[in-house]
Amino acid sequence: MGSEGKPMLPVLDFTIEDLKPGTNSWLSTCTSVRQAFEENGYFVAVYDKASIELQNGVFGSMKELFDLPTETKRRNIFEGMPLKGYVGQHPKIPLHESMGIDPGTTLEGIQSFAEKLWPHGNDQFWLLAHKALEQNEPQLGFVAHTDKSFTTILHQNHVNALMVETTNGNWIDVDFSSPTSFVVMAGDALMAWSNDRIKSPNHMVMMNGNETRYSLGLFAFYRGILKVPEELIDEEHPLQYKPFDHLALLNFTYSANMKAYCGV
Ligand SMILES: O=C(O)CCC(=O)C(=O)O
Ligand SMILES: [Fe+2]
Repeated sequence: MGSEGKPMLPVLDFTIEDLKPGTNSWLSTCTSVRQAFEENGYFVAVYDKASIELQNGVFGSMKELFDLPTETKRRNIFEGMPLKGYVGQHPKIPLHESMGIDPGTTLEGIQSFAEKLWPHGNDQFWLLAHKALEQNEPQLGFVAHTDKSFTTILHQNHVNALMVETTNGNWIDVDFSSPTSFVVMAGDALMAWSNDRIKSPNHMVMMNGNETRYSLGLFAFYRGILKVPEELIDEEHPLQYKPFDHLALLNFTYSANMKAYCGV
């Protein structure tokens, strides 16, 4: 792990210009994003438009949320939505707790979530949370896996713990402790849609230290059937996947991979 010195993390800077679709800078950024996905399956995005006040507010609310009694947190039940529900006290990953809000990008979705947890109101809470608890020795926070999303965007407080497996099989620590760093990662659906040109990276959370880590994840899912575009199929890249229902992938056995789900 990192024996040849500090491993290089692919970093893309989104702070330089206001990226308007169709402009030259937007087009060249699209190319960089595609290359980073094709080469690594993930990258660290540097983005400075989320103020420190906003971030302090979000992480403060996440502490408040996870400090609630377990019975209260369990009021956020799964109800068949892809990532909805509370997960915690799982014997295999005792440090892990997460709270899924679905839909998490609409005001109604977040309001209905907040009303369940704070029937008397809480106008501060607004986004999803994902947390690992304190410990003294390196300990698994979340098992190695690939995401079933199309893409995942992660943000965290100052506590690093995310590890990603590189294409040559080394595990590297991902430093995204800066308030302007976000991890963007390909999920299994992007891997299948891209006809294996992009690989969804294996990753896990390894806690080390005694500080609580709060992380936020935005998991993008497509409601409908995804199909490999014709232009991504050629002699070098014969078709690898049949059209597939993205949401139904979530009901497929968790350990199964994309090839088993919809491989040609
Ligand atoms: O907490 C993190 O940074 C990553 C969590 C994760 O991999 C997941 O929820 O799928
Ligand atoms: Fe993940």
